[in-house]
Amino acid sequence: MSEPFRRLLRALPDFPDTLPDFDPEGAPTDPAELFRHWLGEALAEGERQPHACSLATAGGDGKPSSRMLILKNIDDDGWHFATSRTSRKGRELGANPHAAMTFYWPTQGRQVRVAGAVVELSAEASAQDWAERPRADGSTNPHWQLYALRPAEIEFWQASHDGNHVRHRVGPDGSPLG
Ligand SMILES: Cc1cc2nc3c(=O)[nH]c(=O)nc-3n(C[C@H](O)[C@H](O)[C@H](O)COP(=O)(O)O)c2cc1C
Repeated sequence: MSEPFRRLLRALPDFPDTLPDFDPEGAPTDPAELFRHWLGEALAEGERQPHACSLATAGGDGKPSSRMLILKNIDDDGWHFATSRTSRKGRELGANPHAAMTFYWPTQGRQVRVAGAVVELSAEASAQDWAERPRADGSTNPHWQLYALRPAEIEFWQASHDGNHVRHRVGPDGSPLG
């Protein structure tokens, strides 16, 4: 039963025939600026939700969990996302305020990973996020929380057909982490 499925998976297409070049030497030093540039290029290529990412958390027991989320902003506070404090991720962040985000843009063979500590933003900012969500109905939600992930590391990854995939891993100020 599993063999046809295994074959199906192995036969699925790889990256698209044409991939962009990425030279970290010529890239903006500020990782937020480089991210905005890549997101703009993903949008231009027709990527439907380039602001969607996987968010991984782990509670006090160290067991990881992940799910998709929407990136809401990037500013001096960090990389914003919002959810209910009563959700599994909300409870895990309460116990262990660290998280990792992964973005993947298949049309360009690009991945961005961001990891660091997470802080809660203000009640006002959280209420505004709730009010501005799609299909907002005028309700309020006292559990809704806007968070900011403050990156300790950001990795930009560009697939290449010659197998020499480019990894550009930097700290929040853009300094290379090797
Ligand atoms: C593309 C996409 C975007 C999503 N964006 C959010 C979001 O911004 N906030 C949120 O709480 N859940 C969002 N969800 C739902 C979460 O993936 C998840 O199912 C939910 O938040 C419960 O997760 P938890 O039980 O691990 O806390 C999104 C799901 C998808 C597929």
